[in-house]
Amino acid sequence: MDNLQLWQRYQDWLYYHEGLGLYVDISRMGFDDDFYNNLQPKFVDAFEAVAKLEQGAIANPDEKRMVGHYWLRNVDIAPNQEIKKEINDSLTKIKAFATDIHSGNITTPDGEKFTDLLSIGIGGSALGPQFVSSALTTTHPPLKIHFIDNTDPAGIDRTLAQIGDKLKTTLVLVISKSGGTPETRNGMLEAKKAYTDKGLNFADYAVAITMPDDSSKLYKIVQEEKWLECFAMFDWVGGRTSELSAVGLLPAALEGIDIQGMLDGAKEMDMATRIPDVKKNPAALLALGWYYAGNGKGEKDMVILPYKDSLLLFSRYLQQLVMESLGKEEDLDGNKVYQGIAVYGNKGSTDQHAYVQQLREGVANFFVTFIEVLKDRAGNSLELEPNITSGDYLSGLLQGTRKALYDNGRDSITVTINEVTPKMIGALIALYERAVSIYAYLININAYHQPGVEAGKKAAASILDLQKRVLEVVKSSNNSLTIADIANQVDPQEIEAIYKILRHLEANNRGINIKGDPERICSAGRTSPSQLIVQYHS
Ligand SMILES: O=P(O)(O)OC[C@H]1O[C@H](O)[C@H](O)[C@@H](O)[C@@H]1O
Repeated sequence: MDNLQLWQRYQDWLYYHEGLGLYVDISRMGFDDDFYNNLQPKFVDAFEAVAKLEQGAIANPDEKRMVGHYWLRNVDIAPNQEIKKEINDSLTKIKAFATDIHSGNITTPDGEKFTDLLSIGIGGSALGPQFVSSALTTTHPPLKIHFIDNTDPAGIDRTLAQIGDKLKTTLVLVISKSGGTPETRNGMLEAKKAYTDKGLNFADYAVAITMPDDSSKLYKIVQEEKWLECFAMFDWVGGRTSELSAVGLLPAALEGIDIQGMLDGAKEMDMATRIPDVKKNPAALLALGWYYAGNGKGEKDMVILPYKDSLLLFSRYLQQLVMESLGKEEDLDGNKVYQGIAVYGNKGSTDQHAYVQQLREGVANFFVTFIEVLKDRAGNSLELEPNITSGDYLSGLLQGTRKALYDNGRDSITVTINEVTPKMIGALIALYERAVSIYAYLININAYHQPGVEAGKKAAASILDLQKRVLEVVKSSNNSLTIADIANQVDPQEIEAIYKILRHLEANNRGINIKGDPERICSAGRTSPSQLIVQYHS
């Protein structure tokens, strides 16, 4: 197509939402009218399924759960009075708590105002708060947020070191829907020790967000230790769609972010993405583009390129939302389908100086989504050369990359917003939540469970169990043992895992010494690694 034909295609397919000032352009995805028409029946079914989901159908059949994140921003569509009340009460409580913390109505036991916030959580209990914080926090927020989102001891130390002397004025949020995620528990216990070491009573600083029932171990701890406060997470909100529940709203409110703005933006987007007409529905347009790009089988990766530093974490946030929702072995009828769409990305134009070379010329296994922000900055910009500012460069680089990719047969979508505001962040989150929902129905999979995640968790738990047994054997033996001896006593089939456990313990002063030449383990023909000698010292 020449430039004028492309301009026509652009106009034919451009979606614009007036209230939000948001554009979705799928004109640079190479589908034709036949493709679009052939997909219509699938869209009709998908719109119907999405409508039922919103009305409270069991949209997650495996876990027999309703899927209600849309109700969070429009309580009027919640399926019953009890849920409506839960949502309203939660929002009122969040706003009041944030106001009390900011005003000093709630203080540390010493009467000081809280200055910092330590958020402990992982997956859906971290990615949304991290994305929103990096997108919207001002330079001087009322509380400065820090994150522990892993069980990496060095990472925990680094976060606690950054907080330093301010620990005594740091509020802690422990976020876990299930209340049983080991990484989050570990972060909590490490943080608790840091408080205790400074003579501070952790419970006076600790706030939880979890399901308020017996299924949550965290909830039990909160009650036993009498934590400062506990906010409810609902059974019908999944982790990766929880940003607009207490999980995302509480940290954002504490950081001084306009959470009502986020909710309003999401509500407005939900209205737009409820329209059962692909061309009038921005989420359906995204789903159409994804389906075309990957043949409905995820054959192409989604590269998310926001041309705005504050949106850097959007791709990481979408990675969980898209991949945990769509990456499924079976479809809803039990057929093996191995679905998914891989998501990665960072930001433009930075990535142009890294991997865009491959996008332009290398393996064509992706499509790009450009996120464009029209407004460059709050004030006016310096002209770096006649009539040209830094923002003009950024904008020109986006257009240039879009064109260079198109010229070489690489497809792209462009989502354009006017400014990064709470309302637009809420709208973007809602846009992608719905696009995932619609696309999942197009390909007939359950977007709301994550059975695959369990396998790794179970395997990790059995390694920790193995470690306990290995240490029992090593500690109770008076003699040096070879790795083979230990494996024979614990589980001969697990000799490789046992070797790795011992090597890790040795590196961390845990009383283990391994004698022998570690190089031998990878050099065929030399002494077997199973003959390495293990000694224990207390
Ligand atoms: O909030 P939590 O219950 O601690 O869950 C945190 C995360 O862990 C799990 O592994 C799930 O796969 C994620 O969907 C979830 O967001």
